[in-house]
Amino acid sequence: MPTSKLELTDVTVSFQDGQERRTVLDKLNFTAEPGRLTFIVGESGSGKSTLLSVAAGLITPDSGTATLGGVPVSNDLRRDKIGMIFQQANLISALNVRDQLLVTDHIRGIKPRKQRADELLETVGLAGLENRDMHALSGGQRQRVGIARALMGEPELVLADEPTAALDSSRSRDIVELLRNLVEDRGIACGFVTHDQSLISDRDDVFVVSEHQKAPALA
Ligand SMILES: Nc1ncnc2c1ncn2[C@@H]1O[C@H](COP(=O)(O)OP(=O)(O)OP(=O)(O)O)[C@@H](O)[C@H]1O
Repeated sequence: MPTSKLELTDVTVSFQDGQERRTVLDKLNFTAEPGRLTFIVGESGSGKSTLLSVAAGLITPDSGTATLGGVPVSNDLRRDKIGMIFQQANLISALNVRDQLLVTDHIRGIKPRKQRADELLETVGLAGLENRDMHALSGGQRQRVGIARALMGEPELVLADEPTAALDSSRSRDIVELLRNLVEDRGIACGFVTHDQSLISDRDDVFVVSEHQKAPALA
């Protein structure tokens, strides 16, 4: 079972804003422990999605480091060890439910693992819907496909960017509980951006991104 911790250390990210450079993350320190949901909250524009992008290796910070189990995040690490879940499940409309999962095996250059795909679909409550077209699924069912797809590569880290934003509150809670149980059972670290603090339980960790965060020593 994986037990890798995600650690962002002294991460600074700035973007060009007209003539100026604007600092979005300022010496940010962040940890997501294996086997727990770590909710990332904060005002709109505070840098939550930027934090996730650094954790995924999609943005290289101006300074500071992002590591998973002590290994710097990179494109290879993302492909092999990180699963991503998005607000709109980012599924391919031409593919049926099972093929949404198998396409990730193609991307990894390995033989499609139909049995693993079907087991994961059963785990997320979609047994019997393997051959269904995407347009015939509800929003909650699509997010379950997104979760199953994120688990295809046996990730050590799952990064979720507001995956329940388009769902009603009861479906949102169901999806979060599903993900919580999966990360606990499998020892996966999980960073989960949300605006909805009612999703957070006492089994979870919470990290607040504020506009002026600093390294603890400087705070
Ligand atoms: N590629 C980019 N180029 C320039 N500015 C950017 C870029 N990405 C993000 N920003 C700016 O960085 C700030 C933080 O954006 P980010 O999307 O991380 O915030 P957020 O907390 O996720 O916001 P929201 O809750 O509204 O989704 C915003 O002011 C945004 O405009």
